[in-house]
Formats: sequence, structure tokens, C-alpha cells
Amino acid sequence: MTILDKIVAHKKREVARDKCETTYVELEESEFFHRETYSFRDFLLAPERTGIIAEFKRKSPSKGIINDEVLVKEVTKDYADAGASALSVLTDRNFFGGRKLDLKRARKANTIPVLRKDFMIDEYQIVEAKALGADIILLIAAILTPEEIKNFAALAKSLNLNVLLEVHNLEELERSIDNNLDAIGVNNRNLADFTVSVQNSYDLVNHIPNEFLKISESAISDTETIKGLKQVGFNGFLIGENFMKQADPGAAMREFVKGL
Ligand SMILES: O=P(O)(O)OC[C@@H](O)[C@@H](O)c1c[nH]c2ccccc12
Repeated sequence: MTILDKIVAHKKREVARDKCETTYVELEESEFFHRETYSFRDFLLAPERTGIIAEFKRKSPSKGIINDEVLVKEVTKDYADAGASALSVLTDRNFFGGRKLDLKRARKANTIPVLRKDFMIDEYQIVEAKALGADIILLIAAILTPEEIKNFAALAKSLNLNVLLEVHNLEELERSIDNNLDAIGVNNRNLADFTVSVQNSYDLVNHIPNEFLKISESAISDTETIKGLKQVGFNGFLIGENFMKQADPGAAMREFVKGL
């Protein structure tokens, strides 16, 4: 059983419990449910922003605790001030130390798009993402069938949520392409065994149709890497650990972007 299998098994139990705790009608009562979402595309392509999707992540299965001494409100505001095009907030508690409340706090503190970073396996989580104040959801091809991707993306669109599809190989990409996706992210980390290689992004970029935003995810730790990825057509760069491992993640990002 890979870590990804374990995460999905745990997530199924978690969602079953959440559905009993909060009904759909209650989600729709949320203060955020009827808000207008921000366009991922507009912020990612805005010339005054960096294309960086800056992530708030306290821990991960591959690294253990990264940083649990900082506040989501402070860090995400600093990321936005440093030029982030969007924010990514982990809401998985068991494996990543995230909480749903983190997403709400990030939403309240910021006026740029926020990605709900979680393992979406049920429509309920997509409706919940809207209720928590998200603008973007993540669909991970490795854990979903093409039918699920199609249905989840259509539901997300009906709620005016932007959709980021994550792939880590050509097979996943080719079977998952759908009109309701906004962005395709190549994960440089293999979620089954944690090996990382930015080369993965270079290998897949030309297979992503140009109508989709192109994102490179994980293991990005220097500005030269971003410059190279931009040259081959990437629009967005998802960065977590490189900032979060510093005592002041926002200040780390501010320094980092000087090199762009
Ligand atoms: O911390 P990094 O190496 O910069 O990676 C960020 C992000 O890409 C990574 O957290 C991530 C990518 N896909 C995911 C899916 C679930 C949880 C986490 C992730």
C-alpha cells in the first residue's frame, strides 16, 4: 500500500463523517458560499504578479514537520504582498497538519485566489471548498477515474470554482483532459514514492494543450528553475516547503522574488 492509498482510505472515512456533521444545506448557508470567486487565469497572467502559487503547509508525509510556529493569516498576507498570484492552503489534517479553518482564515485575510489543497474524492468536498472560501480546487489524476474528473470539474464550474488538474505522467494527462479544467499542473514529486524531479515538467509541457494554464508543482527552490520553466511555457509555479521551512516564510518569499 503506497502512502497515496493510505491517504485516500483515510479521506473516505473523513468525508463520510463530515457529511453527517454538516449537511449540504448547511454548507450553502456559509458566508462564503455565494461570493464571487477570483479568476485563477487573471491573477496568474497579471504582469505585476509573479506566477507563484505560495503554499501554507505545516507538515508533509515526506518531510514530517516543516513549520508549526507560524500563523496562516500572517504568512498568506505576506505571500500576497510579496507578489503571489494565488495561495495554496492545505486542509488535510492527518497527513499535512492542515485544517478547514486555515482556508477560511486565508480567505478572510486576502483578495487573491485561494486553492483548497486536499485530496478530493467526493462531490461533497467540492461544495465544501466553496463554503470555506476557496476559488480553486485541486483534482489529482492519480486517485481519480476520467469519469470522476469530468463530473467533479463540471460541478466545480457550476459553483464558479477554478479547477487545477494535477498529473505526474503522460498517461494521467492523456486520460484526464477535460474542457472544464482551467489549469494543468505537473507534479515534480511522485506522490506514490516521493521522488522529485523538475525534469518531469520539461518532459510533459509540450503535451499540455495551450488552452490550459500550465503549472509546475513541487521541489522548486531557486529562481533559475522558474526562469527555465517560464521559457518552455509554464505560467505558474507552486512552492511550499522552500518558503515554509524558514522561520518567516513571507520574508523568505520576499527575498526569493528579488531574483526573478
Ligand atoms: O513543498 P513543495 O515541494 O514546494 O511542493 C508544494 C506542492 O506542490 C506540494 O505540496 C503538493 C503538490 N501536490 C500535492 C497534493 C497534495 C498535497 C501536497 C501537494
